[in-house]
Amino acid sequence: MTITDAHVSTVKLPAVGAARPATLEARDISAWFGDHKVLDRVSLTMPAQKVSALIGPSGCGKSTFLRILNRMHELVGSASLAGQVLLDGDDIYDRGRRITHARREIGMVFQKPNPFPAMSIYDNVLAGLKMNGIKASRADKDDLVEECLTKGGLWKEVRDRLRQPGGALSGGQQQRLCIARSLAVRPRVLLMDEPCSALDPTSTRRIEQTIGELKDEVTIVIVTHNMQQAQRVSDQCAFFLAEQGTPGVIVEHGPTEVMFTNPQDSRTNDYVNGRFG
Ligand SMILES: Nc1ncnc2c1ncn2[C@@H]1O[C@H](COP(=O)(O)OP(=O)(O)OP(=O)(O)O)[C@@H](O)[C@H]1O
Repeated sequence: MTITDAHVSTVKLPAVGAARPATLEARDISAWFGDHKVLDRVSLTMPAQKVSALIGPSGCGKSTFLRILNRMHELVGSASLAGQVLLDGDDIYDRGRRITHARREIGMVFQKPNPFPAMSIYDNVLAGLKMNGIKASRADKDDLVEECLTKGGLWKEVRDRLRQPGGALSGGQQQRLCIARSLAVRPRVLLMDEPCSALDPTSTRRIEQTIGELKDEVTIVIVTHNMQQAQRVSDQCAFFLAEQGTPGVIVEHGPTEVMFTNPQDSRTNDYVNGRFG
């Protein structure tokens, strides 16, 4: 985001319950870094109020696909793409649409927790408001901080130390703080790129519980290498594969239970049963 983008508009904070989870639909997405094609005509519908897991071996394009879903791919100088990403039917890449709008409606949580370490827990939660030019009263901010930390599963642990720095929290708590921060702008979709890979098993289960609690209000798309996690948290799975230097494609997608118990493609079967990747 540029300074100009951040200050062109002043937006009011949407009321509690105002954000509706949206269906995200990727149509024929291809992606390149320079002349290296890494995705080839990938299409996937990620329904509202569901958790969609993107699985597949390293390097098959899952993170690239995820970053295309909220226009982060274009931050890389050599990156290009083709295709459409529809948020409840509206293409986020339409010329008239601002990049900041897409990123506000479609939030992202990264592999490594990235709170602002010196900023207080309270201000960390509200950081996205300032960046998006969203105005709120002090009372609304207090309510929002409590609401988002509660949804992130962190409120009870930090309610008495909201002025302490975000960097003083444990890794798992920092990741839940990042989830709370992304929720504060009331996104309609939340993208999560291996959100538990840097966390211990207890913190991982806590985040998984949070994902389950959130899905009624925000559509979730998660990249994970952990097959048990995909089974525990997702409603549908998409299996990505890039064979022998070819660009990544979706081999198969469907309800998680079917993908793990009765996949149609033998490569899916091999992957979910740990035979490669
Ligand atoms: N910034 C970049 N510049 C150039 N090539 C990139 C860049 N990011 C990713 N790639 C390439 O794009 C391809 C897909 O990478 P991507 O990270 O999307 O795969 P992935 O399935 O998410 O992998 P992993 O599971 O290891 O995170 C790889 O060949 C990778 O080397």
